[in-house]
Amino acid sequence: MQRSAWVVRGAAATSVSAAWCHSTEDESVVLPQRWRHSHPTNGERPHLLFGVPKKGRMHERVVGLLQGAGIEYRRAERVDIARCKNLPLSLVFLPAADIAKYVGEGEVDIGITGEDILAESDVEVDVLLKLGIGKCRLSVQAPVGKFKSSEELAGKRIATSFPRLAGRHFAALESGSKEPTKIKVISGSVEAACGLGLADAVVDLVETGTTMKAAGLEEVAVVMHTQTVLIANPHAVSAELVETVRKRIAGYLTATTWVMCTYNVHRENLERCKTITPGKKSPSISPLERGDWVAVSALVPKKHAPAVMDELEAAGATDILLTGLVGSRMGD
Ligand SMILES: Nc1ncnc2c1ncn2[C@@H]1O[C@H](COP(=O)(O)OP(=O)(O)OP(=O)(O)O)[C@@H](O)[C@H]1O
Ligand SMILES: O=P(O)(O)OC[C@H]1O[C@H](OP(=O)(O)OP(=O)(O)O)[C@H](O)[C@@H]1O
Repeated sequence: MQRSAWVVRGAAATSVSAAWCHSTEDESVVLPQRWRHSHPTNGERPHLLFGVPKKGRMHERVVGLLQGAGIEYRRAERVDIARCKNLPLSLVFLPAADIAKYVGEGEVDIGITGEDILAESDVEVDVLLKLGIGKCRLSVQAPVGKFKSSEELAGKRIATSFPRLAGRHFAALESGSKEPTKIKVISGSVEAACGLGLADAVVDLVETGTTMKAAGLEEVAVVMHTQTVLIANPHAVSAELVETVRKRIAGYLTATTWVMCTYNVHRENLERCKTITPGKKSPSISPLERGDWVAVSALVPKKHAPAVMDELEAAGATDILLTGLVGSRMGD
């Protein structure tokens, strides 16, 4: 795979492999160039490069996810690459906004980033898993009471960190007679642009809406909903290793978002209870040595578990138990 030199959002990102080769002698630091050019066919083991957000809101949650998935590493202070202790891979700590590009261009094999960033980067990658974190939406926001729709804003001045997505959104709304929409690229505090007179509206992320409201803005339209995803380059050095990582993370997500629910129920109430606990695929049912009674076990989403217990009880189930899952591989 050829290495390229390109500039990433203003940061000097010369050839990644070359830059890493000048990093410290610490034993936790892999020299990627050596690993990079190794390939299963030349007798060396493949070594995966895994891009993870180096700071910001994504970083902490992703570190927790990696720990839960049993991806162990030790990161030396101020070093942006750490070799995994128990898998042939190295974590590369990169700005969240650049990870899609690195994966798309094959500088790293897999990565964790937002769907918003992926869409903005316009790269070809495989989306392996939705991680259920970092959920928010990319929205058109304008000063309260000024504009009712994106159509009214087409042709006006828009500030955003997502020029490609914003440009596409408004281009689709520009009629022949209107001027093209003027997209101004801003890297942070985008919501201040209207107050400063730089823009008529902004396209920015909204989670709770607190920032938007504090800036005197309101949501005019949603460009896209987004969450954090695990992505891979279609030509990653080892499809098998990519699958190992995917399975580990999927297992951790299952273990943290689902609980096992078991209960006993008379056969006459079974159908109703099965609709309450359909499981991930289907519930397991085994006969009890007690007339027409059966024991049922099914996975239920953790956040719905208390309501499920109430409903099961009302439907005639007894001995209802919830069990947390420590680790799991459930054919996700
Ligand atoms: N409330 C939110 N605001 C912005 N991004 C969010 C929010 N919630 C989740 N995200 C996701 O996190 C991504 C940004 O990640 P993060 O904040 O870690 O990166 P960053 O912007 O480079 O960090 P920093 O906070 O240092 O600017 C977004 O692209 C989006 O996918
Ligand atoms: O709806 P909310 O919960 O208020 O979250 C949305 C805000 O969070 C992000 O900004 P961030 O904190 O990353 O700072 P930034 O403006 O420098 O990007 C985003 O750009 C919004 O401004």
